[in-house]
Amino acid sequence: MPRRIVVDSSISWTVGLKEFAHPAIETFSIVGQAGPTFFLAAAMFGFVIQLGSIVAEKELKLRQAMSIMGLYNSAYWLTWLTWEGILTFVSSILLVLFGMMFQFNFFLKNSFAILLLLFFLFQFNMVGFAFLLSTFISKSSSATTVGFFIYIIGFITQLITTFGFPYSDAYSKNLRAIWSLFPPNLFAQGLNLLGDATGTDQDKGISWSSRSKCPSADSNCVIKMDGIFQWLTATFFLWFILAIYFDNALPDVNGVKKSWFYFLKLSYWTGKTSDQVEGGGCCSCTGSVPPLSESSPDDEDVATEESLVRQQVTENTLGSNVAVQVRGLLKTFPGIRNMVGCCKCRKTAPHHAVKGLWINIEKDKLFCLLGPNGAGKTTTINCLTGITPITAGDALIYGHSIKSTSGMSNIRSVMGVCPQFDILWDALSAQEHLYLFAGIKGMPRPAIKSDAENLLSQVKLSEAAHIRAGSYSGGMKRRLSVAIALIGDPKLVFLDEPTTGMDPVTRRYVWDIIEDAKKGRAIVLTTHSMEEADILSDRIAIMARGKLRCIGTSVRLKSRFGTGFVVNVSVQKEGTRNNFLQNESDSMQREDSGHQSEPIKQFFRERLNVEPKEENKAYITFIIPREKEEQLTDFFAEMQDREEELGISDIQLSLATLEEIFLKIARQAEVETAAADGSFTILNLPSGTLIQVPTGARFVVIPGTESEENPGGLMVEVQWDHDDTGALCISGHSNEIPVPPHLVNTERVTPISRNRSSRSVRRSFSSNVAPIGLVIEEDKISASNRST
Ligand SMILES: Nc1ncnc2c1ncn2[C@@H]1O[C@H](COP(=O)(O)OP(=O)(O)OP(=O)(O)O)[C@@H](O)[C@H]1O
Repeated sequence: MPRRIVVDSSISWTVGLKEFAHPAIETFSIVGQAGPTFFLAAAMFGFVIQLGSIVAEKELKLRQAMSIMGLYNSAYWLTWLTWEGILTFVSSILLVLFGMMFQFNFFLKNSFAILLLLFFLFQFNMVGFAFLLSTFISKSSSATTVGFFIYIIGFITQLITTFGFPYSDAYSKNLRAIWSLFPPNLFAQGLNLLGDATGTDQDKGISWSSRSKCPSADSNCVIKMDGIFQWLTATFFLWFILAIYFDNALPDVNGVKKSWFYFLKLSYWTGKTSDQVEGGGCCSCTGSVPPLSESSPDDEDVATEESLVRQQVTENTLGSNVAVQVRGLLKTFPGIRNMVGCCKCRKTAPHHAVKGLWINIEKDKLFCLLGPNGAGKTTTINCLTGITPITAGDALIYGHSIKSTSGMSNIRSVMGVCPQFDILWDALSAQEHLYLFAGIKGMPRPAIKSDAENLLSQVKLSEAAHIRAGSYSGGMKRRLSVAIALIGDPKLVFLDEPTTGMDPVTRRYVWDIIEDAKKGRAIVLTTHSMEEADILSDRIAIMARGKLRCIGTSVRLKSRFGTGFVVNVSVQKEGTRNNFLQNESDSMQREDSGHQSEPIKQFFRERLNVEPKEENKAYITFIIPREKEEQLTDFFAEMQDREEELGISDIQLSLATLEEIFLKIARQAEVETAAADGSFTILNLPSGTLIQVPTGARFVVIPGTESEENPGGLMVEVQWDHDDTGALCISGHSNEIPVPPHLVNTERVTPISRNRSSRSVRRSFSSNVAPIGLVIEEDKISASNRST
């Protein structure tokens, strides 16, 4: 029997023209017959959009943000399914009603239930297919390309299907089974059967009871309508189960995945331990991780903290005021074998990002984690928030272990996170974001509105509450992220560089919010602003190269690690001092300024042996070393008594800045690492001389500059800074100055490291580049020898 083609629009249009002579009816016919084709196009288009949306949610880490705030994976997939199910159902009903409204045989003669079920199951099958594909794609741009490719393939294969391939006895069962795995093919075959059943005036269409029969007595169909329904249902479940499996087994946006057989492990079902591991690159294998040897901390406060936590672990006790107990947290990113070219794998070295942290973080306090780029702060936060699996150790958050899946879900219900980069939906307003996350946290409806309004006014977003977040400035987005972290009254809040990109005024607003937020909760803050850390923190820990370098209050760190006390002395104006020369010109004062401050400098020199660090006509700054602390009481008493005589109008005493301490500790860590690695940096002197400086070394002797006049040769003080990757780089250097006479015969450090043999140093010396500068240890150089 000749097959009536209802799927391909161009052919069905021709058929329609033959059947209906009246022009108006012709138009209806065209629309009616082509309806299923348009439906297929619309369904495929919906598939492309849906695939793009799921992948975009993954790519932009929106899904991760929701799961950190407590969204279960099952709830995530079920939400998508419910939403897509409703859309699919409504569009299927509308299409069938539309066809019936225009009185087309295809829609009138075939059963309403059969038509609805076919359209619905096909679309729903495509939803499952999109879920499955989304697990393999990580970029939304790739998702769109893949989606359109499948769209085109779908059109071609459904066209082939309308010509009878492979649903006839001429083809094997296996071929039919494979062909039926692609949803548009089954849909096209369903349309064929329905079209066949309404081809002539005598045909009665397919009723619900005749769904398991061939459309007409003479047709020899190998698949019937109920077979198509069964296939579409079964393959939907297949796609959906595979989607959930690959969603767990393939690396997520952070490279984290479960093992391939995770579902066979009891722990997966009981939630006792988390089965997450770091995923591989494009080659399936990851490199092995060399064990990290335990080393005791160099700093006494870090050692005390560590032994306190260890003791609590041994005694299995947790202080009542402890919100987070980090127990030897270790994170190593394994080396990854990446594909080079078409078929070669190259392995990157494993990286120990966090090397055993032992810390207690207290309730009602703000704990600040500082460190240069790459120190391991974000990795620590990612481990504590469950984004990244830990390599060893553990952490208890309000008594729940981060290692267990069930523990993590308890933790998520009491945790708020402001990630380093804003994770927001461009299309949602600030209010909608807060409503969404409050809903995920399970807040009762009446409380959501008032809590959201309150937070929006605190972060000064009330006026922009209904504007789409996509049009916000960077600072507004950051404030919204802070508000999201605080919604639902979490007992633990992680703020990863929350004020980045904010202007000074807004930053102060946010500081006030953070300060108020301390009550009743623990806050963990990371920041690059030392001012922020100083103002907000109750306790500060500085990390570098994955290790804790110091811990304590701001004052404790300043007094332990600061170079000393900073004294700012304001110099009296000449006129004020002598009660005359009121109208003396500024220029005369300027000429005289050196003379005016001389008695003050003399006083500091005689009593404490310190020289000014900075000086101008209004004030002089001195740094008094910590070892002179005992003399300070008498010194300041005498200075106050002699204020008038010395010409002092004001004295300000402060400890060293946190920034100074931060730089010192970060530099020490870099120097340690550089010494261990034996790394050198080239210093280009103004004379054109190049020397190799051991990375991080401060005082370096220039080789070959010894002379009769300067028997010790010349030296430079090198200034170091951190580049964008956190590595040390030379930011400047002093003039070349003679090596102080008392150091001429002292020992200088030869920069040969554990990892670098003297032979290799000699080779680098002799072969091409510059000679290596010997290092003079810092404590051998007095303040007067320093250039800064
Ligand atoms: N997924 C990863 N794979 C391999 N190495 C990683 C990965 N994530 C981070 N690292 C490395 O771990 C180290 C610590 O990174 P982390 O992001 O924790 O530093 P940070 O202190 O937060 O720095 P920043 O201030 O720049 O945010 C870095 O050397 C980084 O390159």
